[in-house]
Parts: sequence; C-alpha cells; structure tokens
Amino acid sequence: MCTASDTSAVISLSGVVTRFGKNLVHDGLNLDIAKGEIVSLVGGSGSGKTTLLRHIIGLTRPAQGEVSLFGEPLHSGSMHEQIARRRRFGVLFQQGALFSAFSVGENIAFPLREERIATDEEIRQLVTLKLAMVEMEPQHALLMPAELSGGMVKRAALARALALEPELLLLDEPTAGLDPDRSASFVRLILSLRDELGLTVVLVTHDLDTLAAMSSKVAVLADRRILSYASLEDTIKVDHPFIERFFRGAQGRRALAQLQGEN
Ligand SMILES: Nc1ncnc2c1ncn2[C@@H]1O[C@H](COP(=O)(O)OP(=O)(O)OP(=O)(O)O)[C@@H](O)[C@H]1O
Repeated sequence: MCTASDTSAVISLSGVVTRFGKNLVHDGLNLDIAKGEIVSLVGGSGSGKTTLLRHIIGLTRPAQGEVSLFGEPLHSGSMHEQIARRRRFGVLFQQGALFSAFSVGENIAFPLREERIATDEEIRQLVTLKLAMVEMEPQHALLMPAELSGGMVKRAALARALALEPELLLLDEPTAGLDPDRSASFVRLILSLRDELGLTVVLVTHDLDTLAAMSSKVAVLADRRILSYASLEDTIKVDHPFIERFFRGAQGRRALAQLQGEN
C-alpha cells in the first residue's frame, strides 16, 4: 500500500491542527523534510514553532493530522518499535539543557545507561568520544553544569543529544545567549556533524546570522501554516509581512550581505 509516509522524508507533517482552548495555533499545516537538510524554522513569537517541535518528538499530539518520522506514523507500532524510533533522534531544547545535579559526564551517560546496552567502561569511552565530537576535553566530564560557560553548556547538551548517534537532531534556539564567536563556532560544529554523520537538523532560531550560515532550507511558520519552505534566497522573495519584517530589517540585511559575500 502506498501512503503519504512512503517517501524519503525524515519528517512528514500532514494536515496538522493544534488548539489550546480557543487558541488555534496550527491549521492544516503540512511539511516534508528530506534527509540531510538543515532546516531553520522561523515565525513570529507565539506562532507555534516550539509546539511543532514538541509534536515532532511526540511530547504532544496535534488535535488533527499526522506526524511521521522516518516514514512511519509517530505513534504507530509496538512499544518496542516506538522506543526504537525514539533512539533515532536527539533533542537540544532551550530549557532543561542539562541535569544540574549531575556532572557533564553523567549527563552524557544518561541516555546510554537508560539503554542498558553498554558496560561502565564502554560508557566512559563513549562519553569521552562524544565530548571530543563537540570539541570538549575528557576532563570536562567531571565538571558540574554550574561550572560551565554558556557555550560549554550548549556543547555538553549537544554531546548528550548525540549520545545515541541520532539521524535527526532538533534544536530550539541553539545559539540564544551565545556571543557571535561562540555562535559561529556552534554553527561550524553542527555543519561538521552533518557532514560526518549525515544528520538531518531542524532548528528554531531568531538568530539570522546562524540561519544564514547553516540552513539548507528555511520553513516559515505564519498564518498557522508553513507559508514557505525554500532556500533562504527564495524565501526572502516571498511577499508577506512577516518575511518583510524578519529578513529585510537591519539584522536581516547584514546577515544576507555576509552570506552573499561568502558565495
Ligand atoms: N501547554 C500550553 N497550553 C496552552 N497554550 C499553549 C501551550 N503551549 C503553547 N501554547 C500557546 O501556543 C502558542 C504557540 O506557542 P509556542 O511556544 O509554540 O510558540 P513559538 O512560536 O515557539 O513562540 P516563541 O518564538 O515566542 O518562543 C502560543 O500562543 C502559546 O501561548
């Protein structure tokens, strides 16, 4: 049988409707994201970006419509199959990035321990490997989250999100609160991980420099739907008040000029 999810899409959202009481947030939203894309999801405050990420990872369910991951409806299959699907994506959310009572190493080890597939020694080696992937030193495993800089917290949280070698990474405002140098190095890190691991990445961001530097596609959430899903160059041509404000303001013009300078 051929269904909408029989495609190469890593994420497929079809006819998604979300309501909180009388607040209609998504109204028949559709989006298909193919493997290897780095997609920036943008939209006005309260347009429903974080809620969409929460639907994608199954934390919440839309009132109507279907969410599929890796070609399968999110809530389909046995418990075992759902857990197996859960292992295929990593999440880096703004809040609750790290458990504050655990060291960096224990934070990264957490998803590995939950799987109960590795010995303590294997877990120690994997923690060191994941730290190296995010350009942190083995001794950083001993630090507590409160002892880390903002950039290191993001890197450590990314290491934890990468613990189970996900195919899909979801990031909510990954560079918020970082200075431009740290944001740029975070972007380089994500791009190199995409190249090395073939990751698909979806990020919510208000940071136009980050967006311009790393997106292969931009998804614009406006008027309760995905108004546009295209390259940055094509996105800025779309005639809509949100796009006008977001991309053609001072920061937008600077980010675009930088991008054009690099090409
Ligand atoms: N659990 C909830 N209960 C009630 N309303 C909610 C809930 N979660 C989100 N909302 C509402 O849904 C709408 C979308 O919220 P969401 O956080 O997804 O927006 P956003 O685009 O991520 O916003 P921002 O850019 O400001 O973070 C908002 O009006 C918000 O108040």
